[in-house]
Amino acid sequence: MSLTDNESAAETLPAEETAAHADTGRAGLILAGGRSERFPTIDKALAPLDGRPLLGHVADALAPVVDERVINCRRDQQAAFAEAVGDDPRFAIDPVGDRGPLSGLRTALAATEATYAAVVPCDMPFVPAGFIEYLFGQARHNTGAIPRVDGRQRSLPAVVHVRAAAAACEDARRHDEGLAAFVSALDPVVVPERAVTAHVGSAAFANIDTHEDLAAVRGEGRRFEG
Ligand SMILES: Nc1nc2c(ncn2[C@@H]2O[C@H](COP(=O)(O)OP(=O)(O)OP(=O)(O)O)[C@@H](O)[C@H]2O)c(=O)[nH]1
Ligand SMILES: [Mg+2]
Repeated sequence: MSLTDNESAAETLPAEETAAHADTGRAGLILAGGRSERFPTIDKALAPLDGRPLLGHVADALAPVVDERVINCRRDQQAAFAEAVGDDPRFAIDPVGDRGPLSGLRTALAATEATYAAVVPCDMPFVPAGFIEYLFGQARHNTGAIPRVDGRQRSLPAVVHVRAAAAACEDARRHDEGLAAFVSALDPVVVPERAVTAHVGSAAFANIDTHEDLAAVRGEGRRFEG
């Protein structure tokens, strides 16, 4: 078959069959639809750390390394979150709230056209932009990348291929399972601990569940730049 024949054959095939999907950029998905039950009195996403709400720290870390940021939450959280972040993120609102983090992730994934997405929970304020960038690099040509920290593989933060992750969400949900099942269905690259610690200390992965957790990290600042 001549080159010309090839070209005309390609023209008649649907785009999906002729080429890999075009890269449509990077998203940053922030999971923030939980009830913060271990953090009484306020939504932990809004809890201040060094003068900025936790959610703001996560949004700031994502800003330099993604094309768009999407916050997943319930409708009743949206106005306060928009004000807290301040620079016009998009929202992916759970159609039904309180269905767990995997359900929130599914909502967030459906809200972006990006090829790859970083997924960070609102309560992980010290993950540096440089490390998220590194995870994007590790995820390239794979279904995603997650770090091994302190001897165990973490579900989050993650960088995921959006289409592969949406399919893995469906697999995990079909079996009524959570984030760990999602990760095993996705089968991402697990970045070895030695490679992770070459970029950041394990304190970068501190997550805030209680007022005590927050008190313990107050004043740490953003000293985990990677
Ligand atoms: N959309 C959505 N996100 C959730 C839900 N539950 C937890 N998350 C998010 O998943 C991440 C990890 O969850 P947790 O650390 O347990 O947060 P949480 O559920 O708000 O806190 P607790 O009530 O103390 O368990 C956080 O970013 C939460 O906002 C939910 O039912 N829906
Ligand atoms: Mg919870």
